[in-house]
Amino acid sequence: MSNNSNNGTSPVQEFEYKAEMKQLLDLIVHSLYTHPEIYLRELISNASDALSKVRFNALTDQEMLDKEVDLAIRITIDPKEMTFVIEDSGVGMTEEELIANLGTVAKSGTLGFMQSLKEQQKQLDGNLIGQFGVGFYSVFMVTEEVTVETRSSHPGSQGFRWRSGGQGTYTIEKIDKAERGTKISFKFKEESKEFAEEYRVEQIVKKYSNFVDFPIYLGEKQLNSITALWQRSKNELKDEEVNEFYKFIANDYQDPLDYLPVSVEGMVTFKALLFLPKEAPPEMLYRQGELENHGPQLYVKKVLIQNECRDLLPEYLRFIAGVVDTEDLSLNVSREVVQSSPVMAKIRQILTGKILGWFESLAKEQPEKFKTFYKAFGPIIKIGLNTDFTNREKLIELLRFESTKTVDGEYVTLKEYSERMGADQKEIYYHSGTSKGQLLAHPNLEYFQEMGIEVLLLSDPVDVFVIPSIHEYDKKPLKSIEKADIDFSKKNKETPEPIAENLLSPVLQLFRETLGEGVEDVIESHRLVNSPVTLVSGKDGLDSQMEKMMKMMRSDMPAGKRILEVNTAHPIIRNLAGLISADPSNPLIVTAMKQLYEGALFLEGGLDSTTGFLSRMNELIEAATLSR
Ligand SMILES: Nc1ncnc2c1ncn2[C@@H]1O[C@H](COP(=O)(O)OP(=O)(O)OP(=O)(O)O)[C@@H](O)[C@H]1O
Repeated sequence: MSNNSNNGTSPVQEFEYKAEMKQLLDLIVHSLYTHPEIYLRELISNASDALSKVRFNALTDQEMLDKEVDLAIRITIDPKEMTFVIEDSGVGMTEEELIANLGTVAKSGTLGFMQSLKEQQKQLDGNLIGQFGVGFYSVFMVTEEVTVETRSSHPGSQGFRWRSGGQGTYTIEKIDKAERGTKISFKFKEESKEFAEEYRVEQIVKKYSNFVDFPIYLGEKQLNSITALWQRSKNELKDEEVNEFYKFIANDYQDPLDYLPVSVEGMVTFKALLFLPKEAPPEMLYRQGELENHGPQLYVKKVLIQNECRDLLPEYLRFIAGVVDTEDLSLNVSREVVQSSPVMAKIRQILTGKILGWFESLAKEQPEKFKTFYKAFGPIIKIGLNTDFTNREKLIELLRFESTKTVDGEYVTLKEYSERMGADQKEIYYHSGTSKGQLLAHPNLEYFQEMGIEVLLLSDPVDVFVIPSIHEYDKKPLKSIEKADIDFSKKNKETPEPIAENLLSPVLQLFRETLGEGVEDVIESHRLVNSPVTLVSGKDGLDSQMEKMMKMMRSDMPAGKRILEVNTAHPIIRNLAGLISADPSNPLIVTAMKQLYEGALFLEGGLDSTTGFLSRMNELIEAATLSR
């Protein structure tokens, strides 16, 4: 930091950007952006945020500077001089705020993320930029030096001028500024001079900022149309306009999948316009707690009170974007009051009902849309089954499953399953694993396939936590086909003659001795058709997929013991019985038994090391290829 003199009146202080900031600026200016025009969107968005804050603070702050000043954004351009000025009457910044906001990167991890984008040679287009909290710096795409003059709305505040060429340093000096707010000015680079043309500014504002809540003037002309779309009735809404509005508020580049206007009068009065995005942002699915920070915007009598209001929707619905505007809260509510207000609780309850009804009617009337929605957000709404007990029944009806009877891309509901299952089937069966393909190959399915009994195939990782908790549907218990206590007594066709008891029991006994503590028991199977052995869980044991998921969360969790079931009609088992009666000490027997067990483990992804498995396999191949 060094001090220069400024005509002898007030010192100009020079500051260095933090190292991280320098790299970031370099990335922004030199490689990442494809649409320099978005600098204008970012500046307008900052001005609009600053105005929203002022409007909000004005509700309680009697001392605020320039209370009567119009809330507006004013742009001035000079095409000949290639200059640009944008001015707002927002909250402005104190000196500390200037340093904190325009000298550092707000969000941690931003730089790393941007660098990785660069390494992947991805371009940071306008759709991504808003998410990084670096919007202001996009201005360095179109200019070489920026001047920010600002004065905070706090009473007794002082004006400051911030200036930077985006090259590692910036300066700050005190100035006289008559009114609160911020004025940003610069001269365009030669290659960006188009942005000093009136038609271009107008075009960009219409494209990105049409729904900004404050008037945007270019000279005398207002460029945007401020309309509270959510105040209109359904038949006054045009899809095109609504879609544009969605993109604006949700920062999405795609149209929404669907939207729902809501108007409620009675115990509480509110209007809402809600949107289903087409896709779930990946972080929403995989980062725990991400949903917590989302929510629609809360307005009170058309004044924005909170941007991502968490209290309007239960967590499992917070992927829904939109606006809720009520008259039943006072304008000067604090965040704490919003949170605990009975009005909010009522709004949340009504909205949740409306939204679930919306999903239900999508499912009935627009099944393709519903499918897209379910694919994107199914894993999220399932969380509701364990958290929203009031709406559990409705959520259960929304569930969709792949099954042994659905073709790829089609799904079955519990209702359909229950209606089409045979009269003598008493239980609803499911099988959980990592993919439909892997599930279909599992020996535990053999009996069900042979008997034509439908089995739900659960491959969404969330399923093991929520589906078993349903317990029953339409009085029919839901049951994992891995359980040992399933009735397999019905058979379709003549089963091969089982091996005699005196031959079978030594086989089972030797299996038990060989596998020892590794299994809970070894028993004769009634479910297998083509495979020699399979693993199942005891009556009270965990489903294997469930166990795997729990282990991922708690590595010290002891592995539950499984039961090995043996298909006594299978040639391998018969051969083993023969070998045992000829010579029980033949080493091939133990090798084969271990191999069968580990093969079954392998199939369900439970084999931790393949070393023994492979060396045994070679041993067996060697024995099989021995010339006789
Ligand atoms: N016109 C303005 N009036 C008051 N404060 C401003 C103004 N412009 C920027 N700021 C302050 O500077 C900060 C940094 O702005 P920047 O655009 O870089 O990021 P952001 O607005 O926080 O995030 P994003 O770009 O994602 O909206 C803002 O958060 C705000 O506090």
